[in-house]
Amino acid sequence: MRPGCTSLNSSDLSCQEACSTSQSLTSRQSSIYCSGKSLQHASTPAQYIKRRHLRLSTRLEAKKATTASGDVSTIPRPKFGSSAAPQPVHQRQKDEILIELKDVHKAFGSKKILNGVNITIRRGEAVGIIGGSGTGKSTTLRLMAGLLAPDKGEIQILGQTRHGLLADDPELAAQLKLGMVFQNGALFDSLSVGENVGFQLYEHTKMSGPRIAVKVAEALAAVGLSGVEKLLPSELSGGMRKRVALARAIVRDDLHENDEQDVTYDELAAGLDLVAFTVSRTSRDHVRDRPVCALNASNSCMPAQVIMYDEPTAGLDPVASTVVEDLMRSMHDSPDPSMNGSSRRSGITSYIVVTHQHSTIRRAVDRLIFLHEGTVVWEGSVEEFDTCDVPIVRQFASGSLNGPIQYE
Ligand SMILES: Nc1ncnc2c1ncn2[C@@H]1O[C@H](COP(=O)(O)OP(=O)(O)OP(=O)(O)O)[C@@H](O)[C@H]1O
Repeated sequence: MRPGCTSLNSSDLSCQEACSTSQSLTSRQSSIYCSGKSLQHASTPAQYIKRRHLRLSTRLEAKKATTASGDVSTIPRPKFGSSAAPQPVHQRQKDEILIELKDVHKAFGSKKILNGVNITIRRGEAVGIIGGSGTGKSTTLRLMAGLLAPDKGEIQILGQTRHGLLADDPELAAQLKLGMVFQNGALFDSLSVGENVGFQLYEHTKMSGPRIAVKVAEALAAVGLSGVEKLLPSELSGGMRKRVALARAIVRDDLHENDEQDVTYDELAAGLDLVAFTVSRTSRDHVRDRPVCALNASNSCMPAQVIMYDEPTAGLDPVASTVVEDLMRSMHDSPDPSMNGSSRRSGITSYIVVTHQHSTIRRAVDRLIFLHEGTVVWEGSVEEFDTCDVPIVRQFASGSLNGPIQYE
């Protein structure tokens, strides 16, 4: 998967309209443009990102200055109303289908990549997508995320058909938050590690600068990278960049723990690897009326969230891989009986990971989907992966040169 863009969607209607006028853009470019107001003024993605970086740096400086003096009133801060009464709990079915691909086909030019893929992602699942190189795993992830549209077939989100890109369907986007961790971390090169990790807190919360610094330090410590706040991404190894990306995800999660769900993420954010959008006030109110809502511990109605990881442990040493795999697990919600059927507070209900790493398959995944030559050729649990006698699975598991997977 390509690095860079991250904004899967925006619930901002003006943004949607502007996006729909960007006909000449690729889907990836469109989604970059969808992530902020600058889209009307930038004629290329590069220009947009450059301006975005400039704007971000200015805002970060302003935030630091104002929080130092105790004045945060100048920071633009979209906010939901806080007076909404808790909504009734709708018990989610354990086997609720969050995402479904039905007979999905995708080609790039004359090159057919997917030839009728059927995949179902249910609430609570940790799903791995495996298969040979170039077989369409990242493409499948991008289709599920709504960064690509299928040529043929259907993609359903919470039982409703998504037409085109996710950015074209704000109502659906409001009901299922999707995040994506790209292969290379996609950090802002012009921002320090600390600013990258704290980006969302600087941009979307009322936290003071010193408080954010503490949160950033905690997140970096959790991924084994204490003390690197002042470094630039270019000064990090590939593995460190991945861990910084994970640290940023943890900081984001921390927003919920601090009961700051009144924050919107609609401008989140070109260049970020973990893409999360929450909903505008309107669409959030809309979501509240629907049975897809659950009650979390703070009595707020939160849509389900699915995170998609594209090879999160590629290139990492075994210990760093374990750190990342355990982080993925620990950020994943599991149903908590003491919370009336709802889940723990991170809000991440399911995740999907494209991986070649056996350690990741065993440590971070429950169910595997095997793609080969554009279709799903096998599905099963990790235990079945180890014991089944399907030739392609055995070849993949053993790394043998003999079998259905052939490289010329
Ligand atoms: N935007 C694109 N334009 C043209 N071809 C593309 C595009 N994206 C992917 N491809 C092609 O589609 C095929 C599948 O790519 P994809 O990244 O989905 O494979 P993959 O299974 O994730 O591979 P790997 O395991 O090597 O990362 C490749 O041949 C790739 O070159």
